[in-house]
Order: sequence, then structure tokens, then C-alpha cells
Amino acid sequence: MTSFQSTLGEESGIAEELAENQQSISIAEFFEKNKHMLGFDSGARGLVTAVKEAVDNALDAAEESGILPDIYVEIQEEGDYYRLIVEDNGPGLTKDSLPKVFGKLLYGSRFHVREQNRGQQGIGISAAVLYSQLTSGKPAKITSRTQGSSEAQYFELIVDTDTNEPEISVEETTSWDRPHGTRIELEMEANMRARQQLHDYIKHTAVVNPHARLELREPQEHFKFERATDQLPEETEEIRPHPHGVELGTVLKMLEATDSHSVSGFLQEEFTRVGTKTANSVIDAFRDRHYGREMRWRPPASHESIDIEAAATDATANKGADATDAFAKTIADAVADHDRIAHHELREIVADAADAVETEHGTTFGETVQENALEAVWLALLDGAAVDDGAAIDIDPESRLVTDLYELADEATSTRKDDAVVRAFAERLAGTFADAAAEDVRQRLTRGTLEERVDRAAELTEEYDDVAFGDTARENVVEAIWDVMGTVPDEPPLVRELSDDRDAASDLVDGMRATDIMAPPTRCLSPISADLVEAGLEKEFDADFYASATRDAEVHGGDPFVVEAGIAHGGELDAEGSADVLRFANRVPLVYQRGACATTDVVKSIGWRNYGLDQPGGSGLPKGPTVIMVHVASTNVPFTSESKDAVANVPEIEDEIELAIREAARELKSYLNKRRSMQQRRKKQNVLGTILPEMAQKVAEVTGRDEPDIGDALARIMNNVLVERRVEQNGDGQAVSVTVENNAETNESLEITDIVSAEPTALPDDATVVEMDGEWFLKWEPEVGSDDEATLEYVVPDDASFELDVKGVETEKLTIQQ
Ligand SMILES: Nc1ncnc2c1ncn2[C@@H]1O[C@H](COP(=O)(O)OP(=O)(O)OP(=O)(O)O)[C@@H](O)[C@H]1O
Repeated sequence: MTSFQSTLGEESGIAEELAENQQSISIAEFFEKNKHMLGFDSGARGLVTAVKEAVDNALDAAEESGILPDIYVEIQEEGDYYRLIVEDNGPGLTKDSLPKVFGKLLYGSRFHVREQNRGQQGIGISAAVLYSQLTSGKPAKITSRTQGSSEAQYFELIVDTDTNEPEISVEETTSWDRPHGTRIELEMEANMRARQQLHDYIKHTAVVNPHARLELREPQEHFKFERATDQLPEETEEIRPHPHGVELGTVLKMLEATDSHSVSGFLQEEFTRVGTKTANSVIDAFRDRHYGREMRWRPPASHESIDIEAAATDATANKGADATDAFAKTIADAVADHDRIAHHELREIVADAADAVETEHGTTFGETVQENALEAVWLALLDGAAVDDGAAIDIDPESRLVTDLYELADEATSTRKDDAVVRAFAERLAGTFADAAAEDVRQRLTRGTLEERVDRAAELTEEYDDVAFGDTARENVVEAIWDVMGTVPDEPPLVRELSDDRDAASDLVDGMRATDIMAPPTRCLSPISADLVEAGLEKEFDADFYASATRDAEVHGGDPFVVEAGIAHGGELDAEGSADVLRFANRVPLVYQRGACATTDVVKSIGWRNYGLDQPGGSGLPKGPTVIMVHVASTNVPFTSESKDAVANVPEIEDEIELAIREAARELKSYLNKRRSMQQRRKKQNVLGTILPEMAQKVAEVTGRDEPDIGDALARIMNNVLVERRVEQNGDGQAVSVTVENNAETNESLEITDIVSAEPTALPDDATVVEMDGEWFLKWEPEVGSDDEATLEYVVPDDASFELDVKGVETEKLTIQQ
């Protein structure tokens, strides 16, 4: 039968014909066709993206040079087009680099830098130029003046999409009143339908960049955000990658490029947070994966018939009785000193014994003698579970291998497992060790092989003993045995060997991931800080409650990152509809693709009812007057696309987002709980406030006495803190006493200010007084335990008037009587 493919082959020249159509595509040409990937999919969005690219660059450049950013954005309507002008006071660009920055895609200073920046790929601003030339046919007009130069450079240019190189139409020097900075002018087909997004971007940029001055003038509105602080964010420093999460391909490239010869040197030179000790741990983890571990058996106990000394003696010939005895005894003693022993450890013991005896008796115990002793003692330890002729012997159910494995398995499996079953399992497992000893007497095995052996023994046990030996039991047994096994001392391959050996390099990457390594330094990151997150929210949103959290740095793909979260609730926030989620990455507000962002996914996945918010159906965005803010700061934020609108679903980042939000949400929960209990308290107080006076009146009528003091009674019933002033006339004027009666169950710290219209005297030591404009502010800060009271006494002239101000106790828990 003739296949379709074989007939194809007969038609010579098709491949050649097809090949003629193949040609390379310039990156500029590619993005010209795929503008949407860079966020230029419509006129409305294109304008916002262009503003974002220019402003992000301006902020990056100014901060990098230690300049407080001053950025002016103007959008002018120009017939069918819009003109965008962005001016900054940054360091400016040199004559040589300027055309490439604006006229060449994938040209930038940040791509290879492990440091937190807004810009990452070197595409942003040249893509805006590309979009502008494509839609308006006009070149970009750039003015830039570098610090210290007397003139500015002026360029008009476009991106040549065939070559991805700048095409300059005008190049001249000019004067500019800014001492340094850059001015970009782009014309483009656009509209202002995304006005809200534009405003949000500028407004939110101001929130997370309080050190920047921002001004936006657009056809309808004009607003300025003044600097809230003169403090630049702490300068970031470039760092090397962190060993956690670096991918194999990257490590292979690094292995090729490094100057180090040893793995240890490579790890310490090329990664952050790796010193000798950590490098050794990584190498051990590599050894475990690459070479496997060696099984360590228990040495014989005194009651066992195995005689290590005799085994060593029998294996040693022609060395004289005394030296042989000493050799065998030294080995036996050292073996007995070990809790468990692996083949390589025994080899060392034998070599040490040979050295010691040689020093003492002058007899040389050479390599062959040592090998013989090693083999004999090891076989004795294995209790004969190894072979002479290539075939394993049957395992004796009473043998030490079985007993040893039985003890480990018994400890690791649930107590419900029948003893006989565990023993049968151990016997089968010991069988696999004995079988393997035929091939490798050292009994080296990887964790994977160990898992296979345990699986095999467990399956046989299930089959023959008709019992379940499930996954958890198997995993526990593997864990217990792997735990007692020993890492081998083999030297790891050299860097040049590793770079040619994908599997070995992969074992190294796994080892790096498995090793506990200190979190990366955060000096390469510039989080906003919990305080400023809260301050930013307070500035922007009029709420009743604010909370924030900044997590410690974690790593993804070798890049460190920090997640911060903030929550604002209540007050003037919109009570209708869902909570607002504000997303930021490297201090840049993310405006589009909310639904595709890991941040939104995490917010939706949290059970907000647990935190006191309304969440219909128990999932999705919570409802009500809430703003949730999340900031991901990283040396490499993983965005879902080049347009940098949404954070990708990287599990490590999602986990941290969740933890940060939950941290802030816990504060929200306790605030809401407290508010609820205060509301209940207020309700109860209101009811009592109506009932008590009526009761007091009745009591007075019935008993014929004065009405009882309601304030005191109310404070006691409500477990309130009562602050009461009493004034008595005495010879010198008025004697004043302010008493705090704490009926609450908690200790209270109060801040009491009594504002008096005449100078108070006879004050106790713990009160202070300050005069201001004819009023005396008497301050007293008592700590009053539950069910306790404290009193302040002083004297004032006759005609004085007073006003009490009490802080430190919620209004609902406070009763003031004056
Ligand atoms: N206003 C500016 N002042 C000084 N340097 C600038 C300015 N704008 C851009 N640059 C320089 O030009 C480079 C390229 O900018 P571009 O916007 O193309 O990419 P990026 O910001 O590095 O990354 P991304 O593509 O992620 O935005 C920047 O890395 C920076 O070095």
C-alpha cells in the first residue's frame, strides 16, 4: 500500500518550494501585527498604555538617579488625533542611546538586571512610538537634556519595522528650560473612552509613589498630585538569583558561563544566599538524588551471635596474631559505637583501623587486606544476605535485615496493622535488599528505587496476606528508611561535566530546591511598607477602618518577591456592589485584565464570611464597602503578557498574596467583631437609658427617698468605665476629685484631660498641667485594673469651670459624670 507520505516524498522540490517562503520576521514587524499583546488593542486603551509606559519609565529613571520625580502628562485633542506629551525631570538620555530607546523594540537597561524596576523588557516606550506612527503616520518627537549639559537634544524618529532600528528624520540641538529630563510627544489615533482608567492609573500611581509629583492635563480635566514625602524609596541593589525556583535551562546556561570549576564554587559565586555550608547542603541533596543513599544497618547487639571481630580476623591473613587481633578489635569497637552503619562508613572504619594498627604495630594493612576485611564484616552485618555466586540467597525470616526493617516499618505504620502482616512485609522488603545486594553490595539506592521496593513488598503483602497496605503506610515506610540511610561521600562532578549532563544538572536543580536556604535579601526590592500602604489608602479612600500587611520575601523562578496587602472598609466607601480590588506590581497600578489576574483569583478564593464580610454563595468577590489592595514587588514580576496588565498564576506568588490578604483581613475581622459587640452594647445601653430613669423615679416615689444615681448604676450594669468628677467647697476654694471606676473585665489605660478655667493647685505627682490661653490643661494617665478605681484630687479657686476629656476607652464602654 502506498502511503500519503511516501507519495509526497516522490514529488521532489516541494520542500524547496516551501522553504522559499520561509523568512525571518523582525520583532517590530511582529508587534506591529500584534499590538494587542502590548496593550495597544484600541484607541482608548492605546492612550492609557502609552501614558503608563512613559510615566513608568520616568519614575524608574528619576528614582534610579536619586531624583524626586516630577512628571507632567498632557493630552491634547488634535483633530482626529490625540497628542500625548509626557515630561519628566529624570537624568535624561544621551544622544547615542536616545534613538534606540525610542526607535528599537527590545532595547532597554532592565532586562538583565535582578532589581525591582517598573520596566522589564525594553519594549514599552518603543511600542508606544510604533503605535503612534502606525495610527497617525507622524514621528515621535523627543527632547532630552542630560544633567550638567547646557543644551538639549531633539529628535524626530520612527521605528523601522523591517529592521527594528530607529529611523531618524530630525536630529538637532535645542534649548530647554528644564535642567535635565526627557519630553516625549506622540500623536495617535485615540479617544478618551478610557478616561476613568486613565484617571485611576494616575491617581493610584500617586497613592503608591508618595514621593512623586504628578500632573495630568487632559481635554476635560486637570489635576495635580503633590508630593506627600521627600523621601525617595530606598535604593535597590542588583542581586544574583536565588537557588530556589531557578529553572533547569537557566542553570545549564549559568553552568556554561561560570568561571568556577567546582559545584561548590559555582553555587557560591553565582547565587545569592549560598556560603560554604549551604553549598555543602545543596551538594548533599544532589548526591542523594544523583548517587542515591546507602542503607545503614544496625550493628549487632551483644545478645546476637554475629561476631564482627571474628569475621575481620578470619578475613585477615599473614599479619601476625597481635596486629590482626588489634585490627579486628578496633573494627569491632568502632562498629559497635555506631548507631547504624553504611558501607562507606565501614570502609572508613576499616581504613582507620589499618592506620591505627600500622602506627602501633608497624604492620602494613594494605588495600587488599582492607577490602577483604570490609567484605567479610559487611557480609556479617548483612547476616549472609548477599551472595558469592551472583544469585541471592533466600532470606531468613529471623535474619537481622528483616528485624531491622520490621522495626522501622512497625514504627512508621499505624498501630492497627497486624504484627504478622508488618513482619511479612518486612521479610519481602528485606528480600529486595538481599536481591539487590547481589548487584551492589553497598546497597545504594535512590529514593525512587526505595519507593519501588516498598511498593513491590506492599503489593505482595496485599496480594498474599489480603490486607490493605495503602499509600500513606507506604510513604511513611519510605520516609522512615530514607531517613536512616546515609548520604554518600562521592565527589560531585565538575562544572564542565555537569553542563554537558542534563540529568545530573537536573539533580542539582532538584537539590537546590530541596535545600533550606535563607530567604533572598530584600535590598533588591522596594516594597511600599505596611505603614505607607495604610497611609496611601487613607489618603485615597474615606473609610472607617484600614489595615495592611507586608510579607517577608519569598522566591519564584530564582527571583525574590514581596507581597503587600491593604484593606479599607466602611465609611464613605461604596456599600453597593462588590469590593474594589486595587492591583499593583512594582508600584505600578494594573488597570486592565482584572479577571485574568492571580490577585483577583486569590481574593475570590478566600472565604470572606470568615472575616465578617458578605459573600453570596461563599465565594467570589465580597460585597459591601471594602477596598482590597495588593502589591506584588519583584525583580521579575511574572505577567500574563507583555502588556503587563495581570500577574500570572504562579503558585508561590498566589500563596503569598493569600497570606498577606488574610493577615490584613484578620484585623478587619476583629474590628468588625468589636464593632458588632459595640453596636449591641449601644442598643442595650439605649434600652437601659430609657428604663432606668423610669425605675429610679418609681423607686423614689415608693420609698420616699431621693432618686438613685442612674449614671453609676448604668456603668455597673454595662460593665463600663465610669469617670466621675465631684466638687466640694472648702475654705481655700473648691476641692475636686476625679474618680475612675473600672467595672470592665479588662485593665484600662486612660488619658484624662480636665480643662480648667483657673489654675489648679495641690496636684499629685502623676498629673501634669499646661496653661494655654487662660485655660489649664490638667493631664492624668491612670492605669486602672478590672474592678479597681483610681482618684485624682486637686484644688481650684471658687469660680473655676471644668471640662473632662477622656481617651483610651471606646465611647460605648465609657460613662462620664461631671
Ligand atoms: N524617560 C526616560 N528617562 C531616562 N531613561 C529612559 C526613559 N524612558 C526610557 N528610558 C530607558 O530606556 C529603556 C527602554 O525603555 P522601555 O520603556 O522601552 O523598556 P523598559 O522600561 O526597560 O521595559 P518595559 O518594556 O517592561 O517597559 C529603559 O530601560 C531605560 O533605560
